Amino acid sequence: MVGRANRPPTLTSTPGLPPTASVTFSDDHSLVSAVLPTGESVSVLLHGATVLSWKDASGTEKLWLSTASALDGTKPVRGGIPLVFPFFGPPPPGLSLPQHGFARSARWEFLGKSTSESAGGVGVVDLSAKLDFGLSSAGLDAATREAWPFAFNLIYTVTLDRGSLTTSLVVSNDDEARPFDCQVLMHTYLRVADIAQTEITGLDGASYVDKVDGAATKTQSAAVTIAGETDRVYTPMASGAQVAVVEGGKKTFSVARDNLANVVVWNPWADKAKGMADFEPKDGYKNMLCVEPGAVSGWQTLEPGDAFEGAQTITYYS
Ligand SMILES: O=P(O)(O)OC[C@H]1O[C@@H](O)[C@H](O)[C@@H](O)[C@@H]1O
Repeated sequence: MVGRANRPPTLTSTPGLPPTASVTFSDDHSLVSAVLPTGESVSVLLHGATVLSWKDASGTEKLWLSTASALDGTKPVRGGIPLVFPFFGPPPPGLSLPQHGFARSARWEFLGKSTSESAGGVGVVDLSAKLDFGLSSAGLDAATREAWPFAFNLIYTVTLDRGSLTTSLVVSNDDEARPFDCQVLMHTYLRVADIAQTEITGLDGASYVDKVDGAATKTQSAAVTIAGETDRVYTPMASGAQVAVVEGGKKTFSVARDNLANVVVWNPWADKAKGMADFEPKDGYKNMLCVEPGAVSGWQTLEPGDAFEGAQTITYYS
């Protein structure tokens, strides 16, 4: 069973905002959404606990989502923020499970919502919305449980603040006797205006594995630009600058990581996009950039009773 996280009581009015200002939540048993009084919104599909949409106060979408993506759980979502667990990439030898594991296609449970307030500036109080989702071994289908027979519990929290989105995953080993190894990753598809004018800063000096060059290990110098199929697993230096997306010379996103040592940078480019049935429009690769915080270059070994927590906060600048 998944547990309910402790959370502050839901507030319906906040000093600094009109007495009627409150977060609007909706849940149709497939999609859970929250809208802040200031207009920012987030929507999460229970299939995969996939964040499908994140909009700013003016209604501008911050995430890329394929128009051909399956949203009924038959395939992982192509866009938004799919969650990768318990492994990244193809399954380890002997494991009969799909690429990137089962978390992004399993149906999660919506555990609850809450509202909290934070100081937004002198005399201003902002509201933020928190959505909690859970998935445990008991929630998997029989074939998946057989393929990965560990008692685990995942709690995924999506927090919408004015100007930022935080996604946080806690993995616990609820098995009484056996440890398990796992990897986690948040496969964020950021929406960009023009990939040719986009670069990623904050990775200068970081080593990376270049998956489109025979998994060669390289060192990044200067900003990352994308001019063809790109698939890299970066290990940013602990002392490095924060990872940011810069479009036309202007910072549009920053991506802060908590306890996630890697950043995968992926863009399929034209040919690979053509080969993916669920990737539409075919030239959509020009408007997306995956910047994926994760813990994937090694394995997290969780002993019975142990937990691992990792999070990302994406901030946008307009
Ligand atoms: O097609 P999928 O399974 O969603 O994966 C998309 C991409 O996800 C990235 O994270 C991987 O590094 C790529 O190798 C992979 O192609």
